[in-house]
Amino acid sequence: MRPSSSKLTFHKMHGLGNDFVIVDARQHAVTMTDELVRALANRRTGIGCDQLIQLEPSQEADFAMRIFNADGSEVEACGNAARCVTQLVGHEAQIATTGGTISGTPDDTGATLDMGEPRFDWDTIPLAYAMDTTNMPVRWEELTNPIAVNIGNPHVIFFVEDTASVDLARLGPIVENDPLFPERINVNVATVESDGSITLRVWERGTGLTRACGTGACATTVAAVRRKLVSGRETTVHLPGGDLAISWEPGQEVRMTGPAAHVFTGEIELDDFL
Ligand SMILES: N[C@@H](CCC[C@H](N)C(=O)O)C(=O)O
Repeated sequence: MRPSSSKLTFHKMHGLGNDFVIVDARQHAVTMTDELVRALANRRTGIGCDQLIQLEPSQEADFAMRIFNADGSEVEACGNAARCVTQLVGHEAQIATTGGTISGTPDDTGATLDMGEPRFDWDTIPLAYAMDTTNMPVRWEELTNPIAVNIGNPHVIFFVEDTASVDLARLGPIVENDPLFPERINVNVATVESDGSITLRVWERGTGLTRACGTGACATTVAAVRRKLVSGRETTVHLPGGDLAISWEPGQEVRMTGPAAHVFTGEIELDDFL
């Protein structure tokens, strides 16, 4: 199926270097296909991005945000993109995603989001079979004993001595595609520092290594609270692209504050990409 118009206006934005092509289809319908997403996301021949984001009308929220990874897969949540679209619309907004509704409040440099409550049951991650998701009895080489959290989308978190020493480009895709994870998974390696902050690197499902992952920072903070490694009241998460402030206490929504930057607005001729 082809998009209904041959010209496509888009916004290029990023949150801590996790970059997006954002298509505002609230007024004019656009049919996005996995083939078109892959073409637009391609950094050599397309516009280039980690995720393509499409805004659409919604019955139950101010608008809906659809999220496509660079490999064309449609997924449920994206924290950095939710900050970007909150900045783009410029007002408080309820954003419907297939992973739940996110509340966004813009500020001078980015946005604060209420990301909803995390889920921990094995079938809500989802895993292929039942196990304790707080101390998973599994390993992939030196990556052992992870914890799984679903914060709209699925994450597995490994607490390690030194995130820089993990060959995440090699191990990330092995874990992501393990049959234990029927919907694949985002792979986080994290270290809790002596001051209570968290250093984090993420291999994103359907995209690969990114400069930052907002849902990864939320899921990792939740995991650290559940393991009693941090209090979670206000945790700074250091990602390769910069810092996010995350807070969570059991029974509450996860809150994230961080920057969002508009790079440019552009227009393409879709026939050039199909
Ligand atoms: N970059 C995002 C997450 C994007 C989706 C993820 N790759 C998935 O497949 O769930 C973020 O900032 O949260």
